[in-house]
Amino acid sequence: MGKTIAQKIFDAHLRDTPTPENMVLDLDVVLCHEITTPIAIMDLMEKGMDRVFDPNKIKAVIDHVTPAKDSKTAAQGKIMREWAKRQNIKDFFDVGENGVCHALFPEKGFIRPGYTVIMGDSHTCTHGAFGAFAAGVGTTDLEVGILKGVCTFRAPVSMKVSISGILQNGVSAKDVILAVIKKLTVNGATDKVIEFTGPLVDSMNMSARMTLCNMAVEAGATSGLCYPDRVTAEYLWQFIKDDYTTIDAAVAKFEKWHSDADAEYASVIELDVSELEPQVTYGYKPDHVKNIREMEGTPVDQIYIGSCTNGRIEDLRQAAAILKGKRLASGVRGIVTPATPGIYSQALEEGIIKIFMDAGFCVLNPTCGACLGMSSGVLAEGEVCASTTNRNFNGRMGKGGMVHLMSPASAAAAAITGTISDPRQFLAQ
Ligand SMILES: CC(C)[C@H](C(=O)O)[C@@H](O)C(=O)O
Ligand code: SF4
Repeated sequence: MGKTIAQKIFDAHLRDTPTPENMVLDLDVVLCHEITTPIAIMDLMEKGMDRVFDPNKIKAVIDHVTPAKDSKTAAQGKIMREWAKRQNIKDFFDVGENGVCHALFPEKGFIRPGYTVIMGDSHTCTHGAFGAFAAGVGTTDLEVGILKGVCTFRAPVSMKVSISGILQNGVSAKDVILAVIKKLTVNGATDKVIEFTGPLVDSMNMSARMTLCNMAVEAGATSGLCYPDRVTAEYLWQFIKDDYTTIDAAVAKFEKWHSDADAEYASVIELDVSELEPQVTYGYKPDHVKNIREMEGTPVDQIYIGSCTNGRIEDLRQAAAILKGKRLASGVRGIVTPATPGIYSQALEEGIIKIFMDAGFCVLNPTCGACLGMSSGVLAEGEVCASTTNRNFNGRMGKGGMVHLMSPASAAAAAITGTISDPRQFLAQ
C-alpha cells in the first residue's frame, strides 16, 4: 500500500515507537504570535523551564493587534519582545516589520516541503500549501513544542479533494474553497488531512494555494496540503538556491513529498469548477455558502480586504482591477490591510494603494485587526461587512455584526455598489 504525503512526512519525523494514537513528531519550525504564546511563556517561566529547544527553529511575530491598542495588548507584545531577546530568537518581527503570521512566515521562506510546523493558531494549516504538515495546536502542545521541539499527533487520515476545470474570470481560489466547504460542511473533514490536488491546483500560484489550505480548518481539518512542485520551487528559490543547483533539481527532490498513486484515503471528492460562480456566505458558519447572485442587493456597511486568507498582493491586485477609477458607494466604509510590509510596499510600487485610496478606502498597517474583531474596523451591532477573511461566526468582527465571506473581487464589487454584487459585471469575460 502506498503512502499519502502526510504519512510520508510523519514517517520522516517520527520519534520513539509510535502507536496510531501517539505519534511523536520532531518539529522543523514552531511559529508564535502574541495572543497564544505569552500564555505558554508565562507558564514555562512559572515551572522554571524558560527555555527553547532551538532558537533558530522558532519564528515569532506580533500580528493580531499591532501596534498595541491598549494596556493588555501592549503587555502581550512586551512578553513576546523580551522572550525573543532572552531566548535569542532572531526571527522575531515587531512593529514596522510585522505582518499577519500566515502571510509573513511563508514570505520569509520559513516553510519548506516536507516540514512539520505547529503554531497556537487555527489557521496554521495555511502553510500546508508548501507541502508541509502544518497544524494549529493548543497551549500545552505549544509549550512542549517550544521546549522540546516535538508534538504528538494521531496517525494522519487523509481525504483527497481533486479540483479540475478552468475558473471563469472573476472567480478565484476563495470561491473554490467556499464551494469545497459548502460540500464538506464544517465537520466534513474533522480530524482529517485534506489534500488539495488536481489540474486546477497544479495551475495555481502559491497565494491561491495558501487561500485553499487556509480554510481547510473551517471544514474541521487538522491540516490542508498541496503537493510541492515547480510553482513551490520558484516561490522558494531565493531561499533554497544554495541547497539545490537548479530549480529542476529542487522540483525533482520535492516529488518525494507527493502521495503515492495507491495511497489510501478516507474519501475522494472530485470537483469541476468550470461553471463555478462567485460564492458568498450568508449565515454564521463557513459552510453557509450560496452563489453570490442569490444574495445580490444585500446592503453592506463595511468592506474589509485583508487577512491570512486574502491579504496577499495577488488578492489586492484582483480587488484593485475592479476598483480602479471608481469610488466606494456612498455611506460604505472600505478598509484594506495588506497582510505584510512586503505586500504593502509591493502594492505601493504597483500603484495599488493609490487605487484603494482614490476609491476612498482606509489603508491600514499589516495586522489581523478587524478579522477577529479585536481592533481596526470592529463592527457595531447590526452592521454588515463584506469581508475577504475566513470566519463568519456570530460576533466575529464585532458583537451583533454580520460577516459575509467572499473573494477580493467580490468585496471590491460590493465596495462600488454598496451591496453584495457579482464581480463579473465589472470584468471583461
Ligand atoms: C487568536 C488566535 C488564537 C485565533 C486562531 O486560533 O485562529 C485567530 O487567529 C483567529 O483567527 O481567530
Ligand atoms: S488574519 Fe484572521 S484568521 Fe488569520 S491569523 Fe489573523 S485573526 Fe486569525
